Formats: sequence, C-alpha cells, structure tokens
Amino acid sequence: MLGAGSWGTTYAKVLADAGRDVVLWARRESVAAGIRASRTNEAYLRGIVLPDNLYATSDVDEALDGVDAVALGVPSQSMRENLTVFRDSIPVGVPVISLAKGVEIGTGLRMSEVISRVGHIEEPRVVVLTGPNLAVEIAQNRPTASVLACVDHAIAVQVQKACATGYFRPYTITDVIGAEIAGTGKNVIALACGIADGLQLGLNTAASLMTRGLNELSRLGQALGADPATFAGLAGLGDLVATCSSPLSRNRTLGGRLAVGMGLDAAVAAAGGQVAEGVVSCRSMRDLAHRHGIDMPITEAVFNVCYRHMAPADMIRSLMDRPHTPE
Ligand SMILES: NC(=O)c1ccc[n+]([C@@H]2O[C@H](COP(=O)([O-])OP(=O)(O)OC[C@H]3O[C@@H](n4cnc5c(N)ncnc54)[C@H](O)[C@@H]3O)[C@@H](O)[C@H]2O)c1
Ligand SMILES: O=P(O)(O)OC[C@H](O)CO
Repeated sequence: MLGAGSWGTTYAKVLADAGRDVVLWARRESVAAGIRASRTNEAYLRGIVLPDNLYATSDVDEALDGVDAVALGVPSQSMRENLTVFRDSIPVGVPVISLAKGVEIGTGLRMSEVISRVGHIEEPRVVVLTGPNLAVEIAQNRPTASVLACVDHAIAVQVQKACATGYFRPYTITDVIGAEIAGTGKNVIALACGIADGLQLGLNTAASLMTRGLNELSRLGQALGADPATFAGLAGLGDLVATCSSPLSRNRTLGGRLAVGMGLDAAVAAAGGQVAEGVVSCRSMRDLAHRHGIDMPITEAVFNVCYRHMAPADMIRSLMDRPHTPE
C-alpha cells in the first residue's frame, strides 16, 4: 500500500484483516516509524490500532519487493510525480489498485489513465477502488460496501477475494470510466452540499444538490463512454450520499467553512494537511465538461465560489435562477 494517509492506512488495515501480509509505505519516515513503534498512525488515523501483519516503511523498494498487488493511495494531483518514483519498482504483471479520486489538471486524464501511461501498467491490470468509503468509519470496522472497477473482470474478482472482510464488502464492475467520473465529481457536489449546510438551507436543498449533481455527473460520464447504471450504484449514488451527508467528509466540511466566509486558502489549511480533492476537481471536471460540451451547472458554481470570488449565497441563487427545464 503506497500512501499512508487516512484512506491508504485504512485500506492497508482492511487487507491485513482479510488475511494478507501488508507493507504500508509512508512518505515520511516519522510516520512509518510511528506505526512500527505504536501500531497506530497518529498523524492520519488517531487511535486506530493496526494489525500485526501490517508493516510500515518509508523505503519504496522495500515496500514493493516481491508483492502480489500494489495499491496507490496518494492524492490525485501527486499521482504522476509519485509514479515516476514508484514505477521501476512495481513488479511486472501484478494488479495495481487506485484509491485516488480525481482527474488530472491540464491533461484531463482520469487516475487509471495516468497510472497506465506514466506507470507503464497495462489497462487490464488497473483496478479502481471506489464507493461510499469514509475512511474513519471503515477503520472502526463499521460495515460498508465498496466497488472494484476493472476492464478485466477476472482481475477485479482476484482483488475482491483478497480484500473482503466481515466489515468490507466489495462488488465488481467493468465500467472504469463511470467509477472514476462518479468518484471524482461527487467531491465537488459535497463541497456544494457543505456550502448549503453552512448557510443552514436544510435537507431539501441538500437533496436537490445531490440529485441534480448526480444528473450532471452522469451526463459527463456518458459523454466519455460510461454506463449510466454505474451512477445509480455504489460508485455513484452510494458515494455521493455518504460524502454529501457526513460531517466526516473533508470536502463537505470545507464547503461549510467557505459558507461562513473563510477564504479558500484558509479553508484548505484548516483541513490540517489532509486532501479535499473537490477543490481541484471542480476545476478539472469543469475543464473536462467544457471540452465535451456538457453543461454542469453545480460544478461550474462551485468553481466560481472557489476561484472567481462568488459569494456562497450567490452560488445558490445562480442555480435557482437558471432557466426552467424538464427534469
Ligand atoms: N479519506 C477517505 O475517506 C477517502 C476515501 C476514499 C477515497 N479517498 C481518496 O484517496 C486519495 C487519498 O486520500 P487520503 O484520504 O488518504 O489523503 P490524505 O491527505 O489523508 O493522505 C495522502 C497521503 O499521500 C501522501 N503523499 C504522497 N505524495 C504526496 C504529495 N505530493 N502531496 C500530498 N500528499 C502526498 C501523504 O504523505 C499521505 O500519506 C484521495 O484521492 C481521496 O479522495 C479518500
Ligand atoms: O473525506 P472526503 O470528502 O475526501 O470523502 C471521502 C470518500 O471519498 C468517501 O467515499
């Protein structure tokens, strides 16, 4: 498991609880040493005791030596630079599981595309892990379902068998495009829901943003070749509901901070070094939508709040004032 943030550490624990011997790579030796010494990752997952069959290191070569599978749990915009370091040590032929939810700024590439191109990993080996997976709840062994998306169904099933536990139930799909567009876009919608919550607008507003948000993500996904059914499943609706509703979501929390007048830089800093991907994804998803001629009003509005100084209340008003259309 490459990346010892909150999700990387949690998924490493899932794999270890499923009976795998796991090596967790941390960028900082202090994090790896802390895990070895205390069996906890105090920087990212305070108080969660990690299993004995999970070993932590900051040495990439040691982490990747002889492994049967690799998982990548670094933020989306750092995936490219990290892969240039990782790629020579990733064993040939093993599945590579992407935990990151994002689309690369500038190139518009989804994470599986970055992994294939920069990591020199054949597409059928790349598996996307997504779904309603708030790390802290899973680390506390609270039950969740999840999704493993891979164009090669047999590889997804291998990974499914390797990581299923009593509290972690992964399903397989072959729609990688839908899984990644849904997983990236829901963080933007969660920012919008956080803004609405910060403005104390209530559940009708939240439900409206979630439903119309899912609609615009699905439109973009279908333009890129995704299966619309993916957006009605765990990777779409499931992840959207969890992230947009939970106070544990970093994206929703950040939206709430914007709503009460905090600037973007201060709100990002208040996340304490943990990534809220929606801040970048509102830009990269908007770019992708423009490139494909898809109207994504909520994504556009969140972008305007983050980068065009639009006031949060004006953001909601701009969505309500749009021309009336059939649903
Ligand atoms: N936390 C969750 O609940 C959750 C659940 C599902 C998916 N995800 C996704 O997983 C990915 C990782 O999320 P996370 O919650 O583990 O993030 P995090 O901020 O908690 O941790 C990120 C990890 O990546 C490492 N890293 C390596 N290179 C980096 C760089 N250049 N810049 C910053 N960090 C770098 C950090 O040291 C850290 O260990 C994100 O794309 C996120 O959207 C998170
Ligand atoms: O804490 P967030 O907002 O990054 O969301 C976490 C996960 O993506 C939920 O599935």
